Amino acid sequence: RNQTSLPPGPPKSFIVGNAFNMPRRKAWMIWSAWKKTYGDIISLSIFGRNIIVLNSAEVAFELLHRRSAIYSDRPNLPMGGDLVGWNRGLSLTPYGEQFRFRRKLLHQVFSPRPVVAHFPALERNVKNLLILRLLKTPERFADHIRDTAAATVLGIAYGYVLKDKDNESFVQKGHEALGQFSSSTAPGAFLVDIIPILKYVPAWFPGAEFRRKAAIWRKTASDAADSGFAYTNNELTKGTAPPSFIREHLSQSLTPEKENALKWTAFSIFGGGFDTTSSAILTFFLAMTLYPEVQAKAQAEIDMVIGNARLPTMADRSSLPYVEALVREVFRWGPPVPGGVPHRVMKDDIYNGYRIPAGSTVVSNIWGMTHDEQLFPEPDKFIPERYLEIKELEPSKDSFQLAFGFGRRVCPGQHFATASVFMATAMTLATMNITKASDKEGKVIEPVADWHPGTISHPFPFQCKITPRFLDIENLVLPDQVV
Ligand code: HEM
Repeated sequence: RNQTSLPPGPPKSFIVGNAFNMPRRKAWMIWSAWKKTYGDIISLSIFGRNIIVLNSAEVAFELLHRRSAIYSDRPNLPMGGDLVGWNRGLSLTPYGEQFRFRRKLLHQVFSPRPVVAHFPALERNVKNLLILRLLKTPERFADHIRDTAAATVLGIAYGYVLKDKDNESFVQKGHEALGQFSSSTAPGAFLVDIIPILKYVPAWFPGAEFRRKAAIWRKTASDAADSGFAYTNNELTKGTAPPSFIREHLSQSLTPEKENALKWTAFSIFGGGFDTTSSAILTFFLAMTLYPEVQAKAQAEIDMVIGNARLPTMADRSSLPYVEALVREVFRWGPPVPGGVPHRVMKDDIYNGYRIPAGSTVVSNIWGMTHDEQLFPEPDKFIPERYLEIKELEPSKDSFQLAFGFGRRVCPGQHFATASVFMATAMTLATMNITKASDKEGKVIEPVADWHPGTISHPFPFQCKITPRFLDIENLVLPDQVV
């Protein structure tokens, strides 16, 4: 093999390279199919721009983690970053001073020790917004999951307490903006990401639909970030602001640039934590609908360890190994960010004799890693037992180490995210049975295990039947706060 050759990949055409065989939808599945032909590291080229696809955990840990000093930048994304303006948020901020400032702010809240301070609010939100609402309107389970995930991160970022009518405002706006984030940053979804010069096409130009879309999406994102920041500022002025990320860090001495960074970092808490967490909790509900025997085992564990006189809390986590394994399997089976978030390598590098040129976009096929048949036999099946027997999990088998990305850009909210999904899982299993729904004729509706193609990928809408496990469940779930 030539020392200086790029990693293998599909044949490249003259000038355009792979522009026309770049997958435009669920790219991670195509990358996985290519793995059989080209291996763990693949190169693509689009009009001279190199894209390196990391198709195994081993390569991702080596490059993005061990060599993180040069693999932690973000590529410029013409559609999602420049036009829609998501490069104002942390997830697309280039590696450098701004990046470090924002990560430091988040570290103070979300690293393993300080994050524990948010567990009581998490327990309260799961009880009040998920379990109590499931008792009243179980058919709206997807809305309740969404509100629970939103409430927790909105509380941390802005000190905001979610109310019922919020579906109209904060949550709705954020939800809309995040859906647009997913669509605008999905690998290969917009031609302008493949041919960046197209971003200069004026919006009125025939065929420039993406420019018009970008202008609308940009406004949604700005409104969502501004309204959260304005809310806390207003509460601070009134002297009624509860503790929050913004309250903690806002001060007169902040330069306008740092204040702007604070605003967008707060929105990154909401943006990073809301849609991803609701995706994972929805995946849990889907898995329980399809795998009743798993549900029964997890409920038996909860009944044995906790009984049914109280609800599970975060303090029970280490005593519930089957539930913990189930949560790990949720992140493996339906990783919420299946195609990762692209990194950019800042210096020329060599891996395994292959050349990785400076400036290449480096994408990690997280879905491919968590569906690697060698590591996870029958990867499409939901089998928590995979995680039960193993005492020391190798990183490449640990979905908690794969689903949150790699190196210096690893998800800063990972500990809080797994705690949130654990809490929702344990409380739901303790109180509810999830089964398949039936149609009007009494025919069972079989849900399909399939996920949306965006950057943040949710299960497609599905139906299930949710019923309380005990007659006196309401006494167990008494609201401790009016929501
Ligand atoms: C189920 C839950 C979650 C999943 C699966 C998830 C996954 C990810 C992934 C894959 C990345 C990209 C890492 C990389 O570039 O290699 C990321 C980045 C990020 N996540 Fe999460 N995340 C979740 C929850 C959260 C929460 C609760 C927060 C709240 C702080 C958060 C905030 C962020 C931010 C700000 C980034 C960008 C980091 C950077 O670019 O430096 N995420 N997340």
